[in-house]
Amino acid sequence: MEDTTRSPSPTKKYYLRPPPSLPSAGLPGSPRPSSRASVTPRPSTPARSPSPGKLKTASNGPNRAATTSESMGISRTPSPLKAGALKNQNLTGSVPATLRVPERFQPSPAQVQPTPNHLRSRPRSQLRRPASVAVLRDESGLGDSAEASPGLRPVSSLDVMSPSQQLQLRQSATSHGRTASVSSRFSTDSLVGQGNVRVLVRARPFLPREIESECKCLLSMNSALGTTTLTHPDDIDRSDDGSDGLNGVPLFRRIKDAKEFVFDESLWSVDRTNKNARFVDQDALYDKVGRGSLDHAFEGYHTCILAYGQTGAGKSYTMIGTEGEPGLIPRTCYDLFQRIEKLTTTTTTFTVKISYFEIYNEHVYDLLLPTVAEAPAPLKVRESPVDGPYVKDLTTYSVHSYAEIEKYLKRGNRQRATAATNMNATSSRSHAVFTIALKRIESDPVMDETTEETNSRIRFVDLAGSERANSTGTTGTRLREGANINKSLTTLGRVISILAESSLVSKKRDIVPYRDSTLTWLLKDNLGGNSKTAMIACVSPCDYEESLSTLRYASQAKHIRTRAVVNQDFISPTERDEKLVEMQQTINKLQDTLAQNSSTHKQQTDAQMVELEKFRKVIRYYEERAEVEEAKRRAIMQENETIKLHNRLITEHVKEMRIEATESIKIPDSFAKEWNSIMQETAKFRMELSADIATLCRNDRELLNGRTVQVQ
Ligand SMILES: Nc1ncnc2c1ncn2[C@@H]1O[C@H](COP(=O)(O)OP(=O)(O)OP(=O)(O)O)[C@@H](O)[C@H]1O
Repeated sequence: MEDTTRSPSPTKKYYLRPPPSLPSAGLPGSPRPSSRASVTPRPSTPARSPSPGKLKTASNGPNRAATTSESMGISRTPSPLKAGALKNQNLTGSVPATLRVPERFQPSPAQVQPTPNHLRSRPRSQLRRPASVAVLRDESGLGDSAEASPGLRPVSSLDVMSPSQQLQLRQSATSHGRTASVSSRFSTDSLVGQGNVRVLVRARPFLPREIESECKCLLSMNSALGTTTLTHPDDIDRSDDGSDGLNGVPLFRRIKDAKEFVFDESLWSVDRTNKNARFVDQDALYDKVGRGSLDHAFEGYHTCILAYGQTGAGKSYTMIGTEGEPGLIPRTCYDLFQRIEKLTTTTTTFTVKISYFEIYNEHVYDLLLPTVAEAPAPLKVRESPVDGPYVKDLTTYSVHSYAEIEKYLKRGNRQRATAATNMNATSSRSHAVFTIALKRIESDPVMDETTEETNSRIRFVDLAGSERANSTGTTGTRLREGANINKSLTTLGRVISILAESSLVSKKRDIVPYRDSTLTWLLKDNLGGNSKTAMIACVSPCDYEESLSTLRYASQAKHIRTRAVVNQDFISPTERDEKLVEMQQTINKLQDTLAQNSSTHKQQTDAQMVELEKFRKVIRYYEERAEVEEAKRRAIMQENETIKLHNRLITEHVKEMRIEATESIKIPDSFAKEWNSIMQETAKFRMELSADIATLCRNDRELLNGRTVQVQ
């Protein structure tokens, strides 16, 4: 069944025992428990519970506590922060018993390599690659990435290149200060200054489930040539007829679908029976990539090691490792403090700071917080003009011993988001970035002052696995995680492709879409800037499609050129004094400018004050006017009220007088009767008078009419 939320706590399969010289009672030395329940899934809003998940066997329980420096009784390495603190100590070459190299960090006799000088790249004489191969590759330029039929010839890139491409590549090589026939970029010390991203491919052993289902090995490698050949499963089946062959691939038979790639290193970790490829265990891997990276960090370069590959291909095993087989990160940290022990003197001291974060669903989360919140807030990514993109408010710890780093690594790995998929029961669902900031301080014991500082950054990136939804059996939250993982890896692929193209062909570089994903934005410097970068492409020995895609991806990355510089500030006493004078002058200038500005500012302010006063006066005038008007209005209103009252009183008085007058006049009845009869008589008289008048008028008219007839 699918897990739907994310467990914050399952420990990625990373364990470290203290060195044998330390008390190890109760430490996790036993093999990882085989039973593993499914992980508590992560909710869609990134919420993490501090409870440990069950995916990766964690170093929980009593054993875990015993691994801290305190419980192990490790006496801490004297702090290298202050030169003065070390003045009276004899540190030259003596390694405390507690820091002696434990067995698991020591190379097996078969893999013993010449001890490298910690501050120098390895001499060319130690390189195992035949010169003829290097010449052949370098002439082609694309030879490393070209896929060819192994039956024809190992490196066939010349066949696939047009003459113009070859010319362009030669020009490109010459413009970078190299001859076309001698390659420096394939050497282990090719990471000096400008150089290509080193690409190593590592094939992991068969997993129990693959052995059970009788999967065939599709890979073969040749360590000396650096070639990796991938054979199509159909061809393996055809050749599986009992004939002699190399890892199932017949030696004298041309196989149509086989793909061959050439890398800086092809690392065979499948089994120990391969005649052409030496078995590369964790220790040999550290020799091939980790040690050199640390050398460069001590020289002052930023370095980066990325692990890429399909889910379950061995990225976390390579970077973090297991209890008994620590990976690159713990080995580098251990070696780091070993070297610091040796190199610390009265004039040279070192400081180490670490940080650890993950990118989950395009959000950045701090992996080193002392306590994990239920729903931790994602951190913001910012870009500084000097340091490039960085994670704001990321927790950084100063560490003084391997034991301290180990403690923080365990904390971070516990908090990293993992969840089960069909392909890998302990699948990482996030990209994890572990950073070590190393500062070397050279000081002048006489003056007791710092004269030189070198700042370098070692970055380890354990990318989440690329995957196909159907093969990993993902739905819901897992599918969304997968989509985000694939999105960021696709953006990484586009960035690699553009950078590789512009490194190969001298044309104007397209805009590199660093900002299209949080991963590429944060890795901007490591991919195309100030960093010596190595990519370890991890492949499964029996998954044709995924391995082919990983190998193609890795092939492109080989062509990226970075421009690493030593991050050093050297200051001699004379230079320092000059700088101080210069800075004092600058301060004086700035103070003058400030004073000038303040006088100009004062003048401007005075003029503004006058204006302001004018406005205030106007406002005051209008305010006074308003007050007078208001007083007038109030007086009129009052007068009006008085008049109204007066009118009311008069009206009432008149009414009273009228009533009084009516009441005082009393008419006697006889007078009334007489009055009525007079009125009746008057009316009668009026009627009679009207009738007489009417008669008279009629007579007059008749008279007038008669006269008129006579005249006629
Ligand atoms: N070189 C190796 N030697 C022995 N075992 C290995 C090797 N590489 C990988 N494995 C084993 O293969 C399994 C898957 O490896 P791992 O978890 O490292 O894969 P991954 O690439 O990190 O996967 P994901 O991206 O899903 O986290 C683990 O059990 C691991 O121990």
